[in-house]
Amino acid sequence: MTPQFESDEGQPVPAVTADEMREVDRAAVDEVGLALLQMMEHAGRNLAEVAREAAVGGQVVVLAGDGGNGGGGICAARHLANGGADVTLVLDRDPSELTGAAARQHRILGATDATVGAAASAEFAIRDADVVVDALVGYGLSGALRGTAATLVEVVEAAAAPHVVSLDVPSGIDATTGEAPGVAVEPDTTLTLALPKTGLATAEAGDLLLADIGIPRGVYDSLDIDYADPFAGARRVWLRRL
Ligand SMILES: NC(=O)C1=CN([C@@H]2O[C@H](COP(=O)(O)OP(=O)(O)OC[C@H]3O[C@@H](n4cnc5c(N)ncnc54)[C@H](O)[C@@H]3O)[C@@H](O)[C@H]2O)[C@H](O)CC1
Ligand SMILES: [K+]
Repeated sequence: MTPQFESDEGQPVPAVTADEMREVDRAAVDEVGLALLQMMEHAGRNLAEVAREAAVGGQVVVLAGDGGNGGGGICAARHLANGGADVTLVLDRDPSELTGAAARQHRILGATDATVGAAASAEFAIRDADVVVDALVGYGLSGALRGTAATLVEVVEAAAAPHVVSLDVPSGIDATTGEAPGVAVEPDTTLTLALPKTGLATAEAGDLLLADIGIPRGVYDSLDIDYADPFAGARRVWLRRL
């Protein structure tokens, strides 16, 4: 595997396709015993910190889908609310349609002061936001963005003001190829998880941050991924495209 990125300390960081990242996630869970919610908590905490730094006390709108990407976004909304931030969650579907980890994150969020807004009336919240967190779809994208997720992305792209932070890959971008089969978010920053995705080398993904989600090196070793920890004890590092 050819490294396509390096950390700001100059350390090469290999990129993975969506299928390779799915394999990393599978091995982390099935072979090593990490729980999805553990990894998601690190993703959400990192994402909340990045959003909070960019918002400097202003309003944050979190857009979330129902997969692993959305679950990370909902988790970030909780950490933002816990820290006293003005945060609104907008789901791309009715909360009753959430399942698995995203449903669990949504249930926990109910114990915070976060506002939960309807997608149909999200336009004003998005226009007024200082920061929009894009956690609609990650490496699970299949074909052109459709439905409410596509509509929300169009609203974000039409809103000039907010700083946009995408989780893992900009929603609408194919994580492997970097191509957008339809509408896609063009974020200021992409916070990608564990390893950068190959598509981030060419996509309009803004500045790239890599977040540590606690995957031990044995997972990468078992998949023959040439991995050297780039974090050196930090939770996030900036990445440069090579
Ligand atoms: N180790 C890690 O990197 C971890 C990553 N996590 C995050 O999980 C996502 C991948 O999760 P997955 O559930 O497999 O897929 P997504 O959330 O990306 O997408 C599924 C979601 O999206 C909808 N969808 C798919 N295509 C379309 C489309 N064309 N139009 C509209 N909607 C679409 C689909 O219906 C599902 O609802 C990864 O990117 C990380 O962010 C984990 O949180 C932790 C471990
Ligand atoms: K995303």
